[in-house]
Amino acid sequence: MATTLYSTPCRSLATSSSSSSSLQPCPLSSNLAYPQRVTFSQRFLASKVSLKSQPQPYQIPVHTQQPEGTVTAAVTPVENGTSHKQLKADLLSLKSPDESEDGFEKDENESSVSITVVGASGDLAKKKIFPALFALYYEDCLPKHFTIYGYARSKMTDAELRNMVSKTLTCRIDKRENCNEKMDQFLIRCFYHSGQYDSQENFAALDKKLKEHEGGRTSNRLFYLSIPPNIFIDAVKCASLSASSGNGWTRVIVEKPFGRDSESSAALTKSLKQYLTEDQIFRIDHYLGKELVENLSVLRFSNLIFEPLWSRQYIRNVQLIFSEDFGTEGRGGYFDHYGIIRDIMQNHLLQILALFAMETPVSLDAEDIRNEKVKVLRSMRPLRLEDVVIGQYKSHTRGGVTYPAYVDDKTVPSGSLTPTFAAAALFIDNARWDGVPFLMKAGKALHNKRAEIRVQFRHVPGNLYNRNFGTDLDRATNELVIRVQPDEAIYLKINNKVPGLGMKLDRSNLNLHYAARYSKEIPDAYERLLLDAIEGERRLFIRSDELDAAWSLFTPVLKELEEKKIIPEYYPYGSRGPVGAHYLAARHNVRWGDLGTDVDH
Ligand SMILES: NC(=O)C1=CN([C@@H]2O[C@H](COP(=O)(O)OP(=O)(O)OC[C@H]3O[C@@H](n4cnc5c(N)ncnc54)[C@H](OP(=O)(O)O)[C@@H]3O)[C@@H](O)[C@H]2O)C=CC1
Ligand SMILES: O=C1O[C@H](COP(=O)(O)O)[C@@H](O)[C@H](O)[C@H]1O
Repeated sequence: MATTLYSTPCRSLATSSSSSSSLQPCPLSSNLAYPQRVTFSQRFLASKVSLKSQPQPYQIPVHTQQPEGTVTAAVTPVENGTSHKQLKADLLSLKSPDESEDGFEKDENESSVSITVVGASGDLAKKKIFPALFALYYEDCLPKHFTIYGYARSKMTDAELRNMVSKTLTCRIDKRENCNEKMDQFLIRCFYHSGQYDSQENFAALDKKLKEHEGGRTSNRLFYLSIPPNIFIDAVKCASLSASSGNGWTRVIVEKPFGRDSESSAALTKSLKQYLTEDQIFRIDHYLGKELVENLSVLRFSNLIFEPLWSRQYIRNVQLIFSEDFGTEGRGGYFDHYGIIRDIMQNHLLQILALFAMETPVSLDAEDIRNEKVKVLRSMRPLRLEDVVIGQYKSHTRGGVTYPAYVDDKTVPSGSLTPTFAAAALFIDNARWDGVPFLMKAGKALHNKRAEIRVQFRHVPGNLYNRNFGTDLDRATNELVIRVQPDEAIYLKINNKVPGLGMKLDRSNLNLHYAARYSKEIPDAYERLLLDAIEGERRLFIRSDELDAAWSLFTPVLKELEEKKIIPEYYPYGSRGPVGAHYLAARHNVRWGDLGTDVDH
């Protein structure tokens, strides 16, 4: 049968154009019409052919691995009695002469990349990692020879993993043309291997499977540790000793939390370095992959109008605000061990601060940027207890609905004092930022979901129009808002004359609203970061000295909060958070910018 399959008229088919008009049926004893080269993808799809349903026409997408891309061929079981079982068996047995065992064409000169999601059965893998990988595939950003492996203890077959991935996959691509077809093509590159995280033997079995897919090509391997932190080291040890690449690169993406204070973070780094070099470790902070965070440097360093203003001379304060309109919801077990300061401030908000405040790097090279970030972090004063306010959400009934308290979460120990809200004032003791408060505010179960950077500028000295603003001169200062999410935007609040004969001023926005300006969707942060890790770009990943500096700022206050058992200020679920945050800001002569003075937002 195989010789009939690869008959000449059909061979030209798969390697030529992807237009359906060029598809020609190739006669086969079982009356199938199919393309010349039946690849692995078809064999996987053939496994779907055994659908319990009645015979019907199938569209089988064929990833030819040719530069021309993808062709689609109709495979139609017809009335001649071919059973589904036979059809499946026929398709599964097909193999092109120049295919390797996994069905991909052999090309010894090219390298392959495998991405192993360790903890593939978990929440993050389903919510973020697989969707991001699919989006990258859809956008043709993944290398030609790639394989994705899910690894976890749960028992699953490849088909079950694929099913899980396709069911949970919701991402920006969903509404795009050909999404389903691309999804099918993507899924056939996804496999599953069940194993323990501390078993070298299980990782060695994975290694064997990876080698089969690599088909003799140079193998590059990326492991994404999407597992709880207490098993990071076991998994790194086993992956590096039993499944790292022999002839290409091996990289490991490590998810936060990177420890819970300076000591545990240093211990984690030390253990990781027993098995990996710093260059192999990609510590992910997904906020660095967000579009507007990446744009911060562009805004600052490529617009003459901003950089000269970027200092204590013109900037009165900077605010970094994160809020979520939902509670810990199921992640209370993890959260209670960390709290909002470790979950959001010490990493996401501090990383943004470092990018915002760093000096101009020598170049856009990862090391140059990270050098500047470390300098800023090391110029900062460790956070003092008096400059922190903590809160915890309590139950609240609104519109007949009762929203739970943090401690109502079954995974949270009763009487927990873990903060779900915090506000803090931080200072950078260097020439550029001396005396400028950097205020952070982060909370769960608040009134909205938002992440933004607010830059409040100083008053105009001797402002000719002061009297037009009445007594509230604060309202007259300029404010630059970088809204990271949702509904990405950058807007500058300016004072403007209201058109008309009188002299009335108002506050208006010069507004760059992304949805209005750009038709392209914004990629998810995980897409950018995964692609960077595959490409070896480290700019958006955290270096170990950055991490040390970050922990040095927060460790003393975290210890004090815990040792002194400071009671958080309770705020109702869905509110704007504890009033203490306003007093803290007022002590530093700051008014939070997110309190409703924005126009059109
Ligand atoms: N979920 C999220 O939104 C975010 C998560 N993170 C981080 O990403 C990582 C993964 O998060 P998430 O997916 O939520 O984690 P999960 O709790 O869902 O764990 C992932 C997988 O790890 C295995 N696992 C869980 N607990 C244990 C255990 N005690 N011992 C051994 N294996 C275990 C399970 O797989 P199996 O039983 O099949 O082996 C599970 O499916 C964590 O480090 C987390 O802090 C970071 C940011 C956001
Ligand atoms: O790292 C984390 O981030 C999420 C918020 O991420 P976002 O991209 O949805 O803004 C947060 O919910 C979670 O607690 C934290 O661990």
